[in-house]
Amino acid sequence: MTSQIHETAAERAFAELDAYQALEAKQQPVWPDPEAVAYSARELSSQPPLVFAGEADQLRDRLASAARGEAFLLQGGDCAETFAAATADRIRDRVKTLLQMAVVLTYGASMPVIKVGRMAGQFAKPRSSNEETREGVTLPAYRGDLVNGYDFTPESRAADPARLVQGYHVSASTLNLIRAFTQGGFADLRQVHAWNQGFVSNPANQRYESLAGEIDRALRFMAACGVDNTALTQTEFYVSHEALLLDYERPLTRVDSRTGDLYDTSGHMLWIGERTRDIDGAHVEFLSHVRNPIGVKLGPTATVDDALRLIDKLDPEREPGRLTFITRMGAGKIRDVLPGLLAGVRDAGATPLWVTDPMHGNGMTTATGYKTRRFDDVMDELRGFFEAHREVGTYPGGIHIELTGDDVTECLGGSENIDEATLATRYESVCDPRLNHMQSLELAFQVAEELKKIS
Ligand SMILES: O=C[C@H](O)[C@H](O)COP(=O)(O)O
Ligand SMILES: C=C(OP(=O)(O)O)C(=O)O
Ligand SMILES: [Mn+2]
Repeated sequence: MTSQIHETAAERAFAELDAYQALEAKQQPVWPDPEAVAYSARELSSQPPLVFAGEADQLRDRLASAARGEAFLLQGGDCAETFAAATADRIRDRVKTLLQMAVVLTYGASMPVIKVGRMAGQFAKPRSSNEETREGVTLPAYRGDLVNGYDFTPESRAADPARLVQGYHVSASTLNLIRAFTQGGFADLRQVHAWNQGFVSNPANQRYESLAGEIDRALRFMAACGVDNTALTQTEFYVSHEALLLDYERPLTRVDSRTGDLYDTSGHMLWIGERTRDIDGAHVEFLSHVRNPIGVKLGPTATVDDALRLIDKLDPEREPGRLTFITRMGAGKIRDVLPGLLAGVRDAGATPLWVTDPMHGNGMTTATGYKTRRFDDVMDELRGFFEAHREVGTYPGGIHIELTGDDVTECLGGSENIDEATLATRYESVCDPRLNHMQSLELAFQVAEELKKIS
């Protein structure tokens, strides 16, 4: 009898969720064989959740404190993860980079830093064009490893629904390693020096070393005073991705047995991209029905009205930590556009978490065809973000960055002074250019300076 009632409630919840199927879903692949998509969906539905509802709730609580100005969000990782790069070393180096950045920020701001990877599911990409042409040959654009392959051949570029299931398994093994690293002693703050090992020595590294030395001394001081440091042996680390591919997100959406609510168990936090945030579109409808913390990217054309309608749809209860706006305006526009948006939302009585993505508004393509960004533009947008919040009196609650722990040459500038000619030496991104390890640390030091001005 009880299970009968429960089943009905679950069915009702899924029926409400499935309202998205009648709406336009932008940026979806054209799958050649609908039967094969249905097969993958059944396969995904039968797999265990990747994350648990309680973890998503905990992240929502943490984000609520960031929205109140009591914590800071560090969200980062690849533009597009790939199955091939989901190796122990590459995952470890990205986690180490985020841990190092978090230490720099925590120490600078004297406040908790919430660590969220663009990891374990960041496999689907929206594209400006459905096709790519190279030397007269036109093929479908690469849409992320969850859809097709990066190699420029007809076979590789065909959308293959078996990739949905493969993506789940790669996410599971990535998340397993992240959990091992962050809970099994590797993220112990007493390892603060060890996280720097293995990276090429450079000025940002050296600056980090001296900060790590200060932290070490502080920890030894605390231990000598008899303070129990065991809380420092583990760290909370969450995973997030753009919830773009609804054929992946829907089968991983489950009923929380504690509450009967729906959670998208593919990641702790999911975000909606700039290209799919239409208020009447499928993505907004879908995510309005799951309880995870949700992000929405807002580009330079976003109006106060857009933001308020998104709040009403995605966060009608105005629950702290539920909604994060990730602004990506471009260095040249942020100072003009962001203050009005912040003020309009504040005046409507809403308090979302405001985060800056200083990457996506600053893209450019070199004459030789490399997608890149100038480190100086990224830093300029970051400063503009802090300025806008200072002007309006709202809280700049976090950063969202495309980065890698590898020593790649994808973004111009930084103190290594990567120039256009150097881009070719180690350009590995399959989508957007990422900050390398050193540029990521440099950025963290500069954000810490901005945060010091607030605290
Ligand atoms: O990551 C973001 C988008 O997928 C990317 O910026 C789109 O790039 P494109 O203009 O090369 O398609
Ligand atoms: C596609 C992305 O960003 P946006 O939606 O802001 O363009 C991204 O974060 O990789
Ligand atoms: Mn990107």
